[in-house]
This record gives sequence, C-alpha cells and structure tokens, in this order.
Amino acid sequence: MNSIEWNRQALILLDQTKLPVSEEYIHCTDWRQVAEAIKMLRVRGAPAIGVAAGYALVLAAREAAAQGDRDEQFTTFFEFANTLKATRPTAINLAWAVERVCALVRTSVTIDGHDDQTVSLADCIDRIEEEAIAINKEDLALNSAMAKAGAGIFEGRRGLRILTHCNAGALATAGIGTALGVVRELHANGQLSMVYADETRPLLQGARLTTFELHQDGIPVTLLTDNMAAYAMQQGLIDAVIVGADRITTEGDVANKIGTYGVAVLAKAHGIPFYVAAPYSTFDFTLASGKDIPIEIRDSREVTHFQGCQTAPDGVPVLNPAFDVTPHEYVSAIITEAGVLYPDYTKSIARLHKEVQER
Ligand SMILES: CSC[C@@H](O)[C@@H](O)C(=O)COP(=O)(O)O
Repeated sequence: MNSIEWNRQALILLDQTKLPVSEEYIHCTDWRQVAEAIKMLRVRGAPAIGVAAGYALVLAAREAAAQGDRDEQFTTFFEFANTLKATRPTAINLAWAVERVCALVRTSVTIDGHDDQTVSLADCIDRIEEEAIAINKEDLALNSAMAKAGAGIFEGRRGLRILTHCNAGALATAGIGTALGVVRELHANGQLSMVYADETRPLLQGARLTTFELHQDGIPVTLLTDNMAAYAMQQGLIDAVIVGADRITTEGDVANKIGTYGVAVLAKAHGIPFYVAAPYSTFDFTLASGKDIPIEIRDSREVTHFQGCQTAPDGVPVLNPAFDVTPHEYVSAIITEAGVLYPDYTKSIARLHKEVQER
C-alpha cells in the first residue's frame, strides 16, 4: 500500500514517525486528524503534505456543509482551510494545494463576478474531491518526468555516488520521489553505484526514511551522520548532491530541510555539483529572495529528546529551525518535471512560469 491512500471515506496515511521500526496506518475521517498528522510529521515532505491537504479539504467540506446556513458553511470551510494551511509554514506545496482547492470553490460559486446563491457548499464537494485526486495523480506523474529529466544530467556516466539530505523520496510524495526519483532512475539505468544518506538531525528523516525506502527497493545506500558529509566529500566519495525542496524563490534560492545549506557550502568547497529536484508546485512566484521565506521553528523537545529519551539538560535554550535556505549561487541546477533549469535562475524560472501559465 502507498503511504497516502484515499478510499473516498477516509484518508489512510502511513505514520512516518513510527518508521522504520513499525508500519502503522492512521485512518483519518476528520480533517483535524490530517492537520495533526501534518503538524506531527506523520505525513511529511512538501509534495506529500500538499496531496494530504487536498483530501483533508474533502473531509472539511463534508463537515462544514452539514452545519449552519449557506454563508456560514462557506465561512467555516475557508476557516478550516486556513487552519490546515498554517500547520506547516515553509513547505509551499501545502499552501499551493489549499489555495488551488479554495480557488476552485470560489470559481464554482461565482457567476459573472457575483456570488451564485444557487450553488451550495454541498454542490462543491464532488468537485473538491476530483481536484484532490487530480493533485495526487499529477504528483505521481510529474515525479517520473522529473526523474528522467534529472537522470539526463548524468548521461553517459556510470558508477555514480550521490549524497542526499533528509527524505525526498516516495514517502515524501505521491510517486517515486523528487531527489530519490532521480536516484531510482539512475539505478534503473545501471548508472548508480551508491547513495550516501545524511542522517538528518534532529528527526532523522535520512536515517529512518531514506535508508528504509532505498533498502526496500534494493538500491545501494550508505548511512552517514550529518557531520560526516565533509569527510565523505574530502575522501572523494561523492560525485554529486541531489536534494528536494520545500520552497524555491524566483531568484532560485532554495528552502529545504535544516542542514541542506551546510551540504551546499561543502559541495561548492569540494567542486561537487549540487542539484535540487522539485516540481512546479514548489516554486513561490511571489518571493524573489530566500530571506523572505518563512522558516518553521519547531518544538525544542525535538532537539533535547529523541524518542522519549532525554539528550540535553533540563531547561537548556534550544534553536530548532526545521529548514534553511541555500542561496542560488550554490545551486548547480534545478530539476523539474518540465526540464532542468540552469542559472541565470531569474530568467530560467520566469520561462518555466510562463510556459506553465500558457499551457
Ligand atoms: C520531496 S520532499 C522535499 C522536502 O520536503 C524534503 O527535502 C524536506 O525537507 C522534508 O522535510 P520534513 O520536515 O520531513 O517535511
């Protein structure tokens, strides 16, 4: 079974906080359960939380349509949508999916620029569900397109050793993954020798999730702690870095899991190319500079404790940003479902935007 599945009554999520020790599924019949699952990283990875949010809005619409008058129902629905959107502020795919569904609802009740009173929220539910399914299916398809585009960078090369950070794989998307989608394609082509997976402190998405899914698929993977990446590069063990992204600005600055920026700086210092794989839905066309990306700050307990075990003294102040921003100067290329973007990113990203808008 997939890590995200919709059976029309419930959203079934693989609880990623339990991996790799146990495979447990949560049946969400209330959008609040999905919001909690997103907040607690039971479902995580920017594209995956966008897909989950789409289905959560079906549950939210069903609930809102069952109470109050027509206006109250729409108000309640949009309030639910806003609450959902706020659960994780950095991953723009979440806001993108929520906005996409809300825009559809607004369009459905608008006629000649006016509110069409004959359309109720209940009338919109099927359309919301179709949109959620479309977001899911699109993500599945674009992962494969991105994998092929990314593998194209390495044409004619074999024995590749790729370092990745966090988990940008099947668990983080509805398909084969973004960064790990490219890795899977390289493996299928016989071009991959080894994936080096950063452990990814503090929540160990690399150790728990990346090694888990690659291991399951028989793809060679070696785990290293974050502070070993410099050593691995210095030893000549890494040919390229490929990571995912949570938000990319129009100048090509990239927000991704905390620690990514450090890896990018190391890669540049060692002359190793640093690639980012992300779909169109990860671009924020309203922001130019990465300095304006909101960074999610998470509970200090994630740093002072691990799986219930205390690892720091009581009361010690903690800094726990969940993401950092890699400035575009460190990014060798951005792999998308529509092809590979190279610097000057202001130009190549604008071209991508125009192409998608004109489709
Ligand atoms: C295809 S997933 C891309 C990113 O979302 C991923 O690299 C990442 O940073 C995930 O962070 P997480 O906090 O686990 O949701």
